[in-house]
Amino acid sequence: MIKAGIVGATGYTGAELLRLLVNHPQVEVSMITSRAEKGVAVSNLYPSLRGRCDIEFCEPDVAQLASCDVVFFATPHGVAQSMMAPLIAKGTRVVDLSADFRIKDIATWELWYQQAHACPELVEQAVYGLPEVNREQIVNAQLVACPGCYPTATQLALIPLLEKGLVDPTRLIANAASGVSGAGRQAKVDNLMAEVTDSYKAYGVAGHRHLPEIEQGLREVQAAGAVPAEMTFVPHLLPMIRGIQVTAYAELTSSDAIDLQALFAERYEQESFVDVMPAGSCPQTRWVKGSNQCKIAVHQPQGRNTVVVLSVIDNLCKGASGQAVQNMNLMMGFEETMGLEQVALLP
Ligand SMILES: NC(=O)C1=CN([C@@H]2O[C@H](COP(=O)(O)OP(=O)(O)OC[C@H]3O[C@@H](n4cnc5c(N)ncnc54)[C@H](OP(=O)(O)O)[C@@H]3O)[C@@H](O)[C@H]2O)C=CC1
Ligand SMILES: CC(=O)N[C@@H](CCC(=O)OP(=O)(O)O)C(=O)O
Repeated sequence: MIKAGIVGATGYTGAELLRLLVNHPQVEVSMITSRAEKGVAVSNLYPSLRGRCDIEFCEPDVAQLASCDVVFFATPHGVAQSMMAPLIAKGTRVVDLSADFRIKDIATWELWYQQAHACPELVEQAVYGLPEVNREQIVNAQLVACPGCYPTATQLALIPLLEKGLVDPTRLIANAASGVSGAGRQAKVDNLMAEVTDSYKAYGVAGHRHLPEIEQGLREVQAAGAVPAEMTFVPHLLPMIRGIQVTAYAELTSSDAIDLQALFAERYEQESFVDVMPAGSCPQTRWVKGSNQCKIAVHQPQGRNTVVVLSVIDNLCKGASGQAVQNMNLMMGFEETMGLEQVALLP
């Protein structure tokens, strides 16, 4: 058994980590932090965990966290980078769910996150935690930067096309929609039931901080010398709690017939958490709710040049905490699927 610590365990992704880790046969959650709920038992805040995790929230203390085998940061941007150096120096494995170590170019990170990076020296060694692309590096990593929720669903939708150079990399579009848990547990007027229910809106059209992350990830799978991927990314807010649906559009560069279904099926054949659906499918967020699955369907409407890829995930699971556990499994030498075999809720 390994000992795990969670910094920010009262938030939505922290609580989802607890839900997953109490069922993990090789992990004991030994430390969970919350400044606001210090001294409160987990079961008082989350009664569903009563009898499964009976520890109390404590203050985040780096020296104590360093005694864990693995530490998860489920905290807002800027927190992990302020605590990272001593943990890495002690040899602790870290899985960061925030964006602190995702973007390799420090100036780009500072531009989109509007703050100075507190730990630029560790950005290079952080491995971007998308196992479907970086599995081998994750196995040997001490610090893994988990992808954002939108970037996970969007990259998985487009990677097979960009790896093979089949589409115009400058004409990529992703329409993405998320449930409100994507915005975290902190109270905000925009996320009130009366503001969100029975309505649908775009936001961040002029620029969302996931754009540079998606473009960085797509560029990394392109062949050397390819024109760098550029995307128009428009997120939307859906009146539901969990789930992300991405509809991605790309223009084929050749009019030669390509078996896109076979391309996607082969690319993800060995992947436990990416399910390429039968031709003609329109995957729904409820098909993945509570599971670590990404379900993908590829379409070529009217046989024309525009490819439409549909991709759904649970933002809190494959989009955050499930993917974090998947990364931890790889880092610790466990089966990649351990503790992550839940099927989605029905209905
Ligand atoms: N929600 C989602 O779908 C996804 C979220 N993410 C990322 O995961 C991270 C966590 O998100 P989410 O769970 O939604 O966030 P929440 O706002 O729901 O929770 C944040 C947690 O961090 C703690 N925290 C806040 N500030 C600090 C601080 N300065 N020092 C230590 N702890 C702090 C809070 O507890 P307290 O204040 O009591 O200490 C709380 O437990 C974010 O970076 C987010 O961008 C990534 C993918 C998807
Ligand atoms: C619905 C909603 O508000 N979603 C969040 C993104 C989710 C997230 O937390 O991603 P990061 O870890 O990259 O910040 C947003 O658009 O800001």
